[in-house]
Amino acid sequence: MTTYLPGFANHHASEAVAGALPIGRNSPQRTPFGLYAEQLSGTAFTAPRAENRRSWLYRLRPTANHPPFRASDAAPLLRSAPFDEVPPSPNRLRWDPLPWPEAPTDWLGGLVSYGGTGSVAEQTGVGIHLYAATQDMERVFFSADGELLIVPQEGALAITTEFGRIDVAPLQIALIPRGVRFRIALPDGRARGYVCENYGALFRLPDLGPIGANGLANPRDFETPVAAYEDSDAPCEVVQKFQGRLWSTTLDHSPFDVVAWHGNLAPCRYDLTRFNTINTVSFDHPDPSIFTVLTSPSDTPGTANCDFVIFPPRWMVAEDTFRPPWFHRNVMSEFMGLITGAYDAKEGGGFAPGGASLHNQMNGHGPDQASWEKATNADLKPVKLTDTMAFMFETRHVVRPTRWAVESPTCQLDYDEVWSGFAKAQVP
Ligand SMILES: O=C(O)Cc1cc(O)ccc1O
Ligand SMILES: [Fe+2]
Repeated sequence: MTTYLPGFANHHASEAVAGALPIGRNSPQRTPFGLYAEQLSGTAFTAPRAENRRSWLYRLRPTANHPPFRASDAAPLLRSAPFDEVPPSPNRLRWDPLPWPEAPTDWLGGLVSYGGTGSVAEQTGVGIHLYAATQDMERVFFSADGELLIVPQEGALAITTEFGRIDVAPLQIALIPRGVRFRIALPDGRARGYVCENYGALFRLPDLGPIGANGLANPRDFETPVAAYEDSDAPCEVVQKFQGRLWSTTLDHSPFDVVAWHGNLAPCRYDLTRFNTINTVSFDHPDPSIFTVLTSPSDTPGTANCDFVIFPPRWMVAEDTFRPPWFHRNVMSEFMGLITGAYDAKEGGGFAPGGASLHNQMNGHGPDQASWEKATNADLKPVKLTDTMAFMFETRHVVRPTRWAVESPTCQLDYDEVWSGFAKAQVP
């Protein structure tokens, strides 16, 4: 069982062997046990202190000790920005759950890109991927292009990282910084979920404004693993994603050889059921930004490169209010997934756990007909919305789908129909 250190982006210090961490300096002339000191930077050296993220790792061998990387096809359906395989579509898109692969497939090989935004070269935007995996990873992976927000939908993930071991299951998330190497095993034999590969500014907790000092995702509920290492001289394949392409090399040792580390850049996990959900106690359905777990800002204040937003179980008490999401057209673009249960804007079905939808910039969407009928006629007593967890990656940039996403048989060609049958309003 792993021990975790509490807090979001805290300055932690952890050693798997007593005395492995240098005291009072980062890079002494001789480190304890002859470990190799290495700085891992997640922000520029000169980023303002409040933004600055880096850690110091003390390892059995320097990371630099590796043969050349060669082009790899480790994940045939993984794509990267710029997403220009097909024209970006104004159409509302929705997908059935990602099918399980027929051949044994590990987490990396099971990644399927649905779309994304921005440019890895410019360090803006996101890649949006789903995974369906049936086999433990033997190889090790890292993305040099962005941090990875992993949202399990079915099946637990046991994630070995350079910083220690993270266990997550559906209703939890994992956040793995850019460049951090990891390997995923599947304790349940198979696993499916969603990934936001964030090329932009690191995810952080949103400001709370008038909400005050507490609420939404509370910092202490983010958990970072303590140092743990493998002392293995067996060959180990490492695959990296670099400027959109995969590259592979084989080390003569395990890359999980970090005996101690300290700093504020490290992988972490978060339990979505700990989200302190805040909502109206009077009237009207608030904007979904009230449900933001993490935000990656862009250069324009309040206009995110990507917000990670959840729709958790909650009491619905609003008076004289259409309670589900309203009809809307948004300057931001919305990619949604469903972890469990049903979503209150899609009573008519079709948005299943493991499925996804995309509502791009300025294109109308909202409750389907069944949700609209139900909510318009509901007796507005307090109702607890239970057994549900949807989420959204909301971004200032239009999400450009991949060819796979628009050509896959999972893409629902009749999605528009969910909004086609509304009776015309009668003005006297
Ligand atoms: O489109 C959606 O279902 C996501 C969404 C939810 C909500 O409560 C308000 C706006 C919004 O875009
Ligand atoms: Fe929306």
